[in-house]
Amino acid sequence: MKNDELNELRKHINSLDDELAVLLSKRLKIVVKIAKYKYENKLDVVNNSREEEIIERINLSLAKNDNNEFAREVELLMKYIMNQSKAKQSAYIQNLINFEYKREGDKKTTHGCLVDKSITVAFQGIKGSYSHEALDEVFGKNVKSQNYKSFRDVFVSVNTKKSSYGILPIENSSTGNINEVYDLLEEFPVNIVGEKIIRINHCIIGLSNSSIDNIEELYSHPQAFLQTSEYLNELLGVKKVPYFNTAISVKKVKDINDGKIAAIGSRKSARIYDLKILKKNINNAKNNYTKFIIISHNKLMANSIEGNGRKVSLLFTVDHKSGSLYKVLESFAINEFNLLKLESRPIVDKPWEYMFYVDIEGSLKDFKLKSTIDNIIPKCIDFRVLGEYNYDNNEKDL
Ligand SMILES: O=C(O)C(=O)C[C@]1(C(=O)O)C=C[C@@H](O)C=C1
Repeated sequence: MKNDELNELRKHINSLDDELAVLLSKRLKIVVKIAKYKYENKLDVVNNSREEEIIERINLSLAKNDNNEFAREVELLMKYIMNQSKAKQSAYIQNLINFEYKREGDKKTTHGCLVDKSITVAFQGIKGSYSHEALDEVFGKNVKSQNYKSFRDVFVSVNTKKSSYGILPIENSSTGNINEVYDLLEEFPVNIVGEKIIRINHCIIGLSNSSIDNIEELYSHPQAFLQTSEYLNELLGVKKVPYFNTAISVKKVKDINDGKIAAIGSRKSARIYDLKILKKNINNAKNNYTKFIIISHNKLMANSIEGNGRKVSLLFTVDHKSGSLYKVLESFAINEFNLLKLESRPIVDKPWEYMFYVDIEGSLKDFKLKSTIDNIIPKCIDFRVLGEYNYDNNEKDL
């Protein structure tokens, strides 16, 4: 092809693009008018049957004119155009909502009775554990706390309404997820109502007459051994004894009362059991944090727990075929939602199939997020909102 010919073709494309740009702008102008109507009549932004009708109509029209060589491409472009329409409509409606909120004045959520002696909060472990530390930070001293042996027992206590809240570790910044808690979230119909991040400073804790050089046995939770492995590698000849959790390990040292035995735990647990810190801050990572979730059987409890911003946690499964996860994530991308986390967990009894946990920054009061989710639900086999709550961040600590 000669250069002249190429220039000619490009000129033609330019003039078609000019027409398209004008037509697309005209189309969007109508889309905004429809958004106003939808807002006033409380209709959803997404109208799947109308979208199907549009695609079918265009395919028919192309076929009628014997022009379906590019039917597939045109269909994809139409879908993209409609996605942009929906994003525009959501943004437009969100603006109207924000404007109304401003006019009504700052609407404050009614706080639940977070510090009340009648409230019981369930946690795993014993006093002095990191879960108990997180509980103290969120609820203070004015609630009843109830300890349980296992994470499952905490879920059962909340699900049977024995406890109003439960607090559980879900992720550590250096060793990753606590998978058991993810799986229990799927099993029990409870809500996530808040989160708390706790800085983990592991210490070696022993009797007051002991020293780090005398230690022969070290008790702790396997996670704590993992998080301090670099320091422990230097403690040659010290036997590691995996135990229920860090605080129970510290209590064990107190009970055994032998200067050769120590535990890895928090400063707070050393204080509670009146023991000595033989070596402090032995984490591999300087910034070592654990994120705890707070669960409840009551969604409204989510208004009582403070945080730095709003987030929504979702759990879903999709068809086991090409593109099905992509289609869900695409909706978040098109509508410019920030994915804070994406996790997969195996589905029991379906080898190599997974369910997905997603955390999205935003609130379901945001029309755009609500309609994005409404749009996603039909693309999933199962779909559950695990909770909407204030998220914590550890920026203040860094
Ligand atoms: O017809 C509507 O309800 C529209 O809002 C327009 C439109 C489109 O772009 O054509 C946009 C979103 C709907 O899901 C369906 C169609």
